[in-house]
Amino acid sequence: MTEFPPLKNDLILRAARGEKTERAPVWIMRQAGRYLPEFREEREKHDFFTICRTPELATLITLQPINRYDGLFDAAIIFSDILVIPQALGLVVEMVPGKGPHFPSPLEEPADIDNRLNKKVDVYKELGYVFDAITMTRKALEGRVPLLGFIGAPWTLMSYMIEGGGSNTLSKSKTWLFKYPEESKRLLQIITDVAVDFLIGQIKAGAQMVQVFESWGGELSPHDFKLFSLPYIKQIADRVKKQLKDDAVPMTIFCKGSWYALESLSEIGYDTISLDWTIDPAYAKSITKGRVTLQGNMDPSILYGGDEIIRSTVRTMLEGFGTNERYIVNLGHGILPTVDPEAVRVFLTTVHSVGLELNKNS
Ligand SMILES: Cc1c2[nH]c(c1CCC(=O)O)Cc1[nH]c(c(CCC(=O)O)c1C)Cc1[nH]c(c(CCC(=O)O)c1C)Cc1[nH]c(c(C)c1CCC(=O)O)C2
Repeated sequence: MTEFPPLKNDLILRAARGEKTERAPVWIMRQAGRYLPEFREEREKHDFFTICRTPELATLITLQPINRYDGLFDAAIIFSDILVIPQALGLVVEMVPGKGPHFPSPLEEPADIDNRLNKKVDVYKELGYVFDAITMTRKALEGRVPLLGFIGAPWTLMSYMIEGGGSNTLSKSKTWLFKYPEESKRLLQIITDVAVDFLIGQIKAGAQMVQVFESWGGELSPHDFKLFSLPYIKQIADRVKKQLKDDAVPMTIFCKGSWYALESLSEIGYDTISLDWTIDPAYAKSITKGRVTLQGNMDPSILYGGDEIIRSTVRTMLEGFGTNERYIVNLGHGILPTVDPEAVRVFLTTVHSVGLELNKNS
C-alpha cells in the first residue's frame, strides 16, 4: 500500500460513519468544473478525456476548488467522468464543448453486446490512469481533506451507451428494458462487474470515500427501478465491501429523482444517501430513521438568487437535517456552469458559520 500524508480534516468520514461532528461537512457535486475560470482555462488547452487520462492534469483540476476556497471544502472529488466505464467496455465517447457527451456509435441492438463490447475488462489496464490520478491527487492534497472516488451506476451508464448522449425521454434505452429485458439485465450485469472492480481499484489507489451516481434513476417507475437499478447498485455495495473487508470505505448512493426508493436505498449497504432537492429533510429523516447519513440537497439554481436566499436556504437546510450527526451538506445535483464562483463562497461560508452556531445551541 502507498503511504499517504496524515489526514487533517476527517469530518466527512465521521459524518458518513454516523459519528458526531462539530459542524456538518460540505462539498458540491461537480465542484471542479466549468463555473471556475481556472478550469475553463485548462479546458481550452486540453480535450476533456485527455485531462482525465493525464494524472498531472486531473490532479491540478481536482485541487482547483480546494485551493480557491482554502479550508471551506471538506472533501475533494477526483476529476474524471462516469463515462470512462463505457470507454473501457470498448465504446468511443467524445466530450463536445458546450454540448456534453457524444457516442458516435452507440449500442443499437442486443447482438451488439457480444459483437461490440469488450467483456473481459482488466480495469488496471483500461482504467489504470484513474488509479494513478487518485494516488497522485491524494499525495498532492497533503491530508487537507479526504479524496472521493466515484462511478456511474449500471442503469445510468446503460442509458448513455444506448442513447449515445443526453436524452429527454430515454426512449431507446427504455425500449431495451421493455422489449429485451433479459438482454438488458445481461448488459447491466456486465457493467456491474466492471464497476465493482473499478471502485475497488479506486479505493486501493487511495480514494477515502466513494459515490455511485444513478443520475437517471428517477426516469424509472418504482416497479422498474426494483428490476433494473436496485439489484445492481445493491450488488456493487455488497461486493465492494465484502472484497475489501477492513479496507472498505464509506459509500454514497445518489439516485436522482428516486424519492420513492428512499427506504430501499437505506437498506442495501450504503452509508450515505445523496438527495436531490425534491425531498424534504423531515420526510427523508423519518423514512431512513438514522440508518444512513443524508447528503444534499440544495437546488443548484439557488446559487443564482443572490446572497440572501443562499444564506436563508442553507439555514433552513441545516435546521432540517441537523448539523452534528448523519448529515453532509451538498447541492441536489451538480453545480451549473454559469454560477458565479463568489456565490459558492457565500454558500460555503454560511454552511460553516450557521453549522457551528446551530451546533452550539443544540
Ligand atoms: C451524468 C454524469 C456525467 N458525468 C458525471 C455524471 C453524474 C453526475 C450528474 O448526474 O451530473 C459525473 C462527473 N463528471 C465530472 C465529475 C468530476 C468531479 C466533480 O464533481 O468535480 C463528476 C463526478 C466532470 C465533468 N463532466 C463533464 C464536465 C464538463 C465538460 C467540459 O468541460 O466540456 C465536467 C467538468 C461533462 C459531462 N459528463 C456527463 C455529462 C452529462 C456532461 C455534460 C453536461 C455537463 O457538463 O454538466 C456525464
